Amino acid sequence: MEKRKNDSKIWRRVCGLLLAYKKYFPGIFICLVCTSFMTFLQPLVIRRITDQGMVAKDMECILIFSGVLVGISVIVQVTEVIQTRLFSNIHNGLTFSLYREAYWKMDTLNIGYYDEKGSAEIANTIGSDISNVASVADQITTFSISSILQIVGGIVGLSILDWKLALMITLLIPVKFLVVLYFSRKKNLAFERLIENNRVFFGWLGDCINGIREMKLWDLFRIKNADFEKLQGKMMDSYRENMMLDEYRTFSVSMLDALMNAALYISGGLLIVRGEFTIGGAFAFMTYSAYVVNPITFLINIKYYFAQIKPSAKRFFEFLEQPEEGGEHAGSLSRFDKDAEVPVLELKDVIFGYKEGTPILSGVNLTVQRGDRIAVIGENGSGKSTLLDLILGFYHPEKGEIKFWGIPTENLEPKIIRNRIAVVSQKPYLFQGTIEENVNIGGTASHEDVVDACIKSGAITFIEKLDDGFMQRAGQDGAKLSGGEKQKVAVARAILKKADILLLDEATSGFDRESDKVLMNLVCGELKDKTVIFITHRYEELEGVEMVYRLAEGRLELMEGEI
Ligand SMILES: Nc1ncnc2c1ncn2[C@@H]1O[C@H](COP(=O)(O)OP(=O)(O)OP(=O)(O)O)[C@@H](O)[C@H]1O
Repeated sequence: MEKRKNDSKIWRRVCGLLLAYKKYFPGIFICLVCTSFMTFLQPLVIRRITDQGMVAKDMECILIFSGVLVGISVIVQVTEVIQTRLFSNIHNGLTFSLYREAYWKMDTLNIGYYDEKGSAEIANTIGSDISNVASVADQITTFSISSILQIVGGIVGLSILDWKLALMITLLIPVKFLVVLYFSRKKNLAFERLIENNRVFFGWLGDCINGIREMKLWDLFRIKNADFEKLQGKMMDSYRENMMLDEYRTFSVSMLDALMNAALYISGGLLIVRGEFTIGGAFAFMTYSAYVVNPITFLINIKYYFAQIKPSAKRFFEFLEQPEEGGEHAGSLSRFDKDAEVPVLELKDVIFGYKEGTPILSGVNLTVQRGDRIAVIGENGSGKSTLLDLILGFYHPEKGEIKFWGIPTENLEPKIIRNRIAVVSQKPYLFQGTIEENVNIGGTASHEDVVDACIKSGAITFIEKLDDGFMQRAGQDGAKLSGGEKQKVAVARAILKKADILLLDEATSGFDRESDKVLMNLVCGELKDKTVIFITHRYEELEGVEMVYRLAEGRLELMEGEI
C-alpha cells in the first residue's frame, strides 16, 4: 500500500515535470490527429484499389488511388517531422531543467554527502538518472496518445467491416495485459539492480582513477583485478537479466499476436470462401485489426517501459531531497555591520562530532578581534580542520554558538560568511584552465590585479618561467604544477578576494624558506588590518603571530610563553 502510494507520488512528480512544456501539447495533438486520420484512410484506399481497381480491371481507378496513397504518405511523414521537432523541444527542455536542478542542488548539498560518494559515482548516477527520466518525454508519450487515436480509428473501421470479428480481437487484450504486468514487475526490480550495480562500479572506477599514482606505484591494477571482475560480472549479469527479460516479454507477446493473427486469417478466409467478404475487405480488415492490436500491445507495454524509468526517477528525486547545507541552521540575514565594535569571530562552548556520542570538539571557546593574527596548533586528528569547517559553515555545532561580527551563524545566509573569508588549504584544488583563470577564480579581477596578487604570493617567480606564463594550463587539479606552486596560486587567489578573514590551513607546507618569509612579511605588512587564522604544525611560521592556541582533547587552550 505504502509502496503504491510512493509510486504514484513519483509518477505525479514526473508528470508535473512534463506539464512545464504544455505549450507544445496542442501542436503535438494536432499532428497526432492528422497522422491518425491519414492512417485510418489508408486501408479504405487500399480496399478501393484492390476491389474496384485490380479485381474490376479499372486502370484509371488504380492510378488515381495510388496517387492518393502517395499523398497520404507525404502528409504522414511531414507531420511526423514536425512532431519529432516538438518532442525534441520537450526532451531537451526537460533534460536541461533536470541538470540545472541537479547542478544547483550540488551547491546547496550538505558537504557530508561528498565525503561518502566519489565524483565519478555522483556524475554517473546523475547522468544516467536524468537520461532515463527524460526518456519519458520520448516517443513513448507520442505513441500512447497516437495509439489511443489509432485504436479508435481501428474500431470504427472494424465495425464498418464486421463487428463479430472485432469482438474476437478485444478478447486478446486482458490476456496480453496479464503477461505484460508479470514482466513489468520483474523489470522494475531488474532495472533497480542494474542502476545500483552501475553506481557501485563507477564509484569504484572513479576511486581507481583518483588514486592512479598509488594504483601504479603499488601495482594495484593487478591486485584489484579481482574486484574489477567481480563488479563487472555483476554489471554484466544485470545487463543480461534486463536484456533477457525484454526478449521473453517480446517473445510472449509476439506468440499471442501470432495466434491471434492465425485466428483472424482463418475466420477472414472462411468469410471470403462463403462470399460474405471481398478480398479488399479482408485486407482492410487485417490492417484495421493491426491498428487495434498493435497499439493496445504498446499501451500495455508502457507499464513495462515505465518500470525502467521509475527506479531512476526515485533515485533522482531522493538526490534532490538530500539534506541542504545549513538546513534548519540557515538564516536569511545577508549583511554584517563590519564597523560594529564587536569581535570579528566568536566561538562559545562549541561542541561537535561527526557521529553522535563521539565529540571531536567538546566545548571550544575563541574570540578573534579585527586585525588579530592567531594560530591554532594541535596533533594530527585533534580537530583543527574540523574547527575550520565549522567556522566556514560546512558543519554546524551540536551545541554552542558561532558568531560573526556579533551575529549568530543561524541568522546568516551560509554563503555570506564564506564571501568574507579567504581560505588557503594544504591541498588547494586547481580547476582545468589557465593559471590566470585559477588565480582570478571569481572572474572579476583585471590582469594587472592578478599579476599584483601573484607578485605578493611569490607565484610570479615560477609563472614567469612557464612557456605560456599566465596562459599556461594547470592540468587536472594543477597536475602540471608542484605542490608549493599550487599553494602559491591559491595564496594569490586568496589575496585577490580581499576578504576580511584569511584562513591558512597548512597553507605554506609546500613553501621553501624564502617563500615563507615573503608570505609572513605580507601578512604582517600589507595585510595587517586583516584577521588571519593559521592552522599549522610548523612552529617557525608563528613569528608574526600574536596568539597561539593549542587544540587538544577537544578544547582550545591559549599558549603562554614558549611553544
Ligand atoms: N568527514 C568526516 N567524517 C567523519 N570523521 C571525520 C571527518 N573528517 C575528520 N574526521 C575525524 O575527525 C577527527 C579530526 O579530524 P581533523 O581533520 O579535524 O583533524 P586535524 O587536527 O585537522 O588533523 P591533521 O593535523 O592531521 O590535519 C579525526 O579523528 C578524523 O578521523
